[in-house]
Amino acid sequence: MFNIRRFDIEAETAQESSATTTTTATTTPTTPANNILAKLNARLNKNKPQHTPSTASSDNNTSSKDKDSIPNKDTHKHKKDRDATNSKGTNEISYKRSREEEDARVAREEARRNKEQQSGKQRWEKRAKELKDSDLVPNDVRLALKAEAEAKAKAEKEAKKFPFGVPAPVVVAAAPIGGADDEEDEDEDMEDGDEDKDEQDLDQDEDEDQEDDNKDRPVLELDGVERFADEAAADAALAELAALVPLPTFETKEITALEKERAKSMGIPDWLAHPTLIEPSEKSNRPITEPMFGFSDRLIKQCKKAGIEECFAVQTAVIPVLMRARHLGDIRRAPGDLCVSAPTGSGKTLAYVLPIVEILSQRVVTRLRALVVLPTRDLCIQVKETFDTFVKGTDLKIATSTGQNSFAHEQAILVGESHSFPNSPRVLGGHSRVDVLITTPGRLIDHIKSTPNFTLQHLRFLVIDEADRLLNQSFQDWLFHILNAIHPSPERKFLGVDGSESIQVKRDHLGFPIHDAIAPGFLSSFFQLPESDVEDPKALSVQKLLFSATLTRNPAKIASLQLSDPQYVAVQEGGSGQDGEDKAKYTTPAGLTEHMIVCETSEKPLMVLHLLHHLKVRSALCFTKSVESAHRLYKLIQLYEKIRTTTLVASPVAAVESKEEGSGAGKKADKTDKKKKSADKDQDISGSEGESDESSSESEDDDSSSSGSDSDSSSEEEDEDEGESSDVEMEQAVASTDMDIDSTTPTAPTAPMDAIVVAEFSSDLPKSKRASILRAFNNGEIHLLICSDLISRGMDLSPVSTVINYDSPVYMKKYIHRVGRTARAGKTGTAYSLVEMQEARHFKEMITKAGHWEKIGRINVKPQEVKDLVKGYEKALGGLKDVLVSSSRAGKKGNVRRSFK
Ligand SMILES: Nc1ncnc2c1ncn2[C@@H]1O[C@H](COP(=O)(O)OP(=O)(O)OP(=O)(O)O)[C@@H](O)[C@H]1O
Repeated sequence: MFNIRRFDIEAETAQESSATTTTTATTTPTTPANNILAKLNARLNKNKPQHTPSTASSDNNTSSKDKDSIPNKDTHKHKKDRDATNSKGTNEISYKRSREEEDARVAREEARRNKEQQSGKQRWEKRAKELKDSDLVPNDVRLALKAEAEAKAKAEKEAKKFPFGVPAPVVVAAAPIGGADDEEDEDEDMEDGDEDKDEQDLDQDEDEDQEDDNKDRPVLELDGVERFADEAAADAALAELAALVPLPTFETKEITALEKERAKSMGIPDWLAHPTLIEPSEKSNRPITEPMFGFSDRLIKQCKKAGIEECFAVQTAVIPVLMRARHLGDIRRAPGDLCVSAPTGSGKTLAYVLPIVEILSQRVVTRLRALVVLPTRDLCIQVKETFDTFVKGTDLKIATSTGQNSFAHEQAILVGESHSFPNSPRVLGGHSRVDVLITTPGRLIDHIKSTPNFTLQHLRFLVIDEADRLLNQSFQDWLFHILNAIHPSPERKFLGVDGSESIQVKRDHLGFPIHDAIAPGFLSSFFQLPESDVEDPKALSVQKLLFSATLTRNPAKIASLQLSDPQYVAVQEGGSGQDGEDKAKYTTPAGLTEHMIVCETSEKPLMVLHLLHHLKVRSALCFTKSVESAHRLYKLIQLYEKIRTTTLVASPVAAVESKEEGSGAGKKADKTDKKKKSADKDQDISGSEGESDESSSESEDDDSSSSGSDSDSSSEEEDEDEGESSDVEMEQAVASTDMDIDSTTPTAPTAPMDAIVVAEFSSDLPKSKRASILRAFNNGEIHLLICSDLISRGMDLSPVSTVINYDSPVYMKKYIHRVGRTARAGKTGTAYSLVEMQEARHFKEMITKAGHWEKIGRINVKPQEVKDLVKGYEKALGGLKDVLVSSSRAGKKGNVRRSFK
């Protein structure tokens, strides 16, 4: 309706315009409609966007207004002649003139726009559009742009609705248009004409006021264009904002009503129920050189050297957020904490290592500014190696504290010898010889409690990797102690001038306490600070970063971390599982192929042999449910391989048969075994060198938790967490001694060409041995590594192509972490789960509950497929008992192998 009206109005406006713009005294029609239209026209001119980016354009506008105002004056001046000029011919002339006038106005407008194009405003708009079109707009900028676009769209809509800027077109519609000929109309016309003039005068006054104001505004010449200085400054500020490196934006998970209800009933906080989601695909990768990462040339160089060209999805999401707050401390507001859940092998370690290295590399004085807490010492060593790669070229110092070395040795590394004696006077700001400490919780607590001058007050980053794993541990109240140590003590120990402090403090020669830069947040613990209106003026600068592939959503556990302004980032495939949650929790790597083999318990070793000999599985990790189980399987496979290879016959069947025939074969095997033992012994001794300083050792075993495997399949996450609680190394003081050498050494040195090289790995191994086995596996010297769950989490063993769940895990989390040792960093890999008949139902339920069932293929191994392996296997089984007894004796002698659970 308005469109039709608009058309009429336009035509009439043209007429009126022609009537009012002509300078001849003969052509102005004076109908009531024309008067109304004249009024509208005036308003239109008033409501036209009057952007005046430069004096020049402002002049243009002014002159345009002047011109527009002349006809109106004329209209008034020649008002008496209007009746006479209401002829068709005259109207045509005035219409033509009006068009010319309009064309001139459009040309002026065009010229003004061209000038504007040169201006900073135009550049900002262009940049804003570019940003808007890219998906790299920070949320605040995006919101601003959105608001701006909405306002613009609304204005345009309004303009369409009311083309003359009149908010009530009804007035126009209601007005009689043309042909009014009675006296009353004439009077109205006269009155309208007066009103019209008044309004024109008012507009003119406003314009003049504006011009007066503008006179006082300083003008600058920028890029050859004159601009008001304040406008130029505003545009420059906008341009600066646009130049800020934008953060990537990601989808935020839309929470369904069901999920909301569920989260609420479970007490899950909003931020945890509402993660920022990132697709775990290559699309989310970004080149490391992108400005949003803010990496220095040095770091980029190190990354490239390490073969890292792009940041993976989790890194793309996390690094810019961390790099945004590049300060080292002494800030008023701590940066928000971050919880990150991303699949195994997706690159979580670099997501914190790279920004920590980059940010800390600005530091001048060495202080302990980053603490990385991990559940096992093998993981600590692995993460240290990663830090070491990227700190090259800086003087940052990285250390581990895992109990690998003596406590005194670690103290000396952390605070220096002079600060580590029990009676060393305290330096209030503490002392540190390292910038980054990577540690297990038990050992950390020991240092917090017993190392003088060890302090966490300068901490900038607290990383809790494998967070859900660690949060299951209440050992020594480790979290409580850490949180206490990063906050100023509630019992203030003010240092009075009279030295009445309760702690022994290092003092200078004048008797003043040496504080060596107490962290701002801790000052109030030691000194009576002046009263301040500002509450807590110096906030702590520590940022807590939690990482896991299966991050807990247990509200109590999350609450125990005392997170501040937290954000939850989740790398996961889109959507939720049937129950709205579990699928999101358990995303497996895209390149992972999963199978299950249902078999009898007694057939499981045979299935392993089938995978090795028929499916040619190599570079495999085989997880068992306990240290004992790992050891037994290791011995069995080793024996099988010995029987097979000592016959020097390639085929396993032929090997077994020929061994059965030849009575001397067993002796021959024994001889070979002895030779191998001697070679293994040499290897072990050399591997142990340099470790004589050990005073403590891990005591906690690696798995064993799942022994209660008949637990309820509907167990909640909490149960699941509890069920996995024992592979965190807590560094209790337990003596480490020699080992059963034979049982820990891969068969590589004496194995014939086609032998399967098998080794075992568990917490029963001495530390040096663990490292050498991992090295050998990484070098491809071990084909099958039979292990406990000690390395089921976090360990990044690059060559793992296959994971075998020899004992299928009872909990989904454990399954996810185990199978996640393969298909890492975008590679492919295969997982086989050997599921006993009686476990099949539970296994299926567990996998189905996690929305994962359709991903698992079922393999039926027929008896004839393993027929060629049976005889050798039975033979090996026959000899196993003796081997286990002798290895157990050797273990007892060495006082290391624990009694099996
Ligand atoms: N941007 C990258 N480019 C190439 N390789 C990468 C990149 N980021 C990480 N990697 C490699 O991917 C592998 C897995 O990374 P990482 O160990 O950090 O995974 P994760 O997510 O911590 O896994 P898990 O949950 O098992 O601990 C490592 O070998 C690492 O070097």
